[in-house]
Amino acid sequence: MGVGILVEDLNAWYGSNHTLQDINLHIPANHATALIGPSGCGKSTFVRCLNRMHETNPIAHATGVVKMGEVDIYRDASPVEIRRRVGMVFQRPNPFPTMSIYDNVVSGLKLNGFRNRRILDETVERSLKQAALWEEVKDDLKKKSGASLSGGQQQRMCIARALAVDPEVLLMDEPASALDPVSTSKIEDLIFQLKSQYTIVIVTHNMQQAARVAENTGFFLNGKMVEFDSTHKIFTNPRDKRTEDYITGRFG
Ligand SMILES: Nc1ncnc2c1ncn2[C@@H]1O[C@H](COP(=O)(O)OP(=O)(O)OP(=O)(O)O)[C@@H](O)[C@H]1O
Repeated sequence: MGVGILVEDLNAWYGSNHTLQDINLHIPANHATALIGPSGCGKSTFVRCLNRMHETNPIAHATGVVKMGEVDIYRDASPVEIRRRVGMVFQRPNPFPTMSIYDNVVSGLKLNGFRNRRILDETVERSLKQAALWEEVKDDLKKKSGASLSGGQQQRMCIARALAVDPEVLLMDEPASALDPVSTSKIEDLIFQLKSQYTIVIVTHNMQQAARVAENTGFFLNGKMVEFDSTHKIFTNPRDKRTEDYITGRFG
């Protein structure tokens, strides 16, 4: 099941560039939350702070509190533990090119030392079914490389790979922006189904997409979170003039 995420006074830097400033929000469990805002406003940096990827950049650091359920991810857990609990899907599908579809999906499990063939087989089937890819690839699992799939299939395989380690949170950074409309709609259907089991945070430039998949939406601007509310409220009656200007296309 998903867990709620509580963010308190989160600040992040790249060198002296103060990229995120005093972010506070509560992301509810088992919902999809969309993050919108103009390019460079800090959306990706924010999600990278939620799985401690931000700190892998030597010039980057962050301060503040991020709690996943009861766990303070910067104080109570190692980055490796956190990345097992928090799956991430990126803008461009990033399969391991030399691995089969099967090995791509279980790569995280194998890295964690799982070798039991029956469990690996079951995980591959479960994850690919969750990612709505099973029917398309079930006869080629070990024959085809992950990289030989279409872009949309690769992205669903990467979602299966993220789900295979049984995370509680799924971070998606513009997961459909490199895909055609049919693949995009498959990913949106998936988000809709997966949110009953996982807490989903999705960065998107596509406001219709945010409106379709997410119950709540946060609007970022210049490293600050200007407004966070139900998606309906953000898109129909935002409190802040800057949110209104953005969603009506007056800037960004
Ligand atoms: N690896 C990095 N090194 C230095 N600065 C970075 C790095 N990544 C991002 N930044 C800076 O941090 C700020 C926020 O970038 P970020 O990628 O988080 O924004 P974004 O809202 O996700 O943008 P986009 O919608 O274009 O993906 C920008 O000023 C960017 O130049």
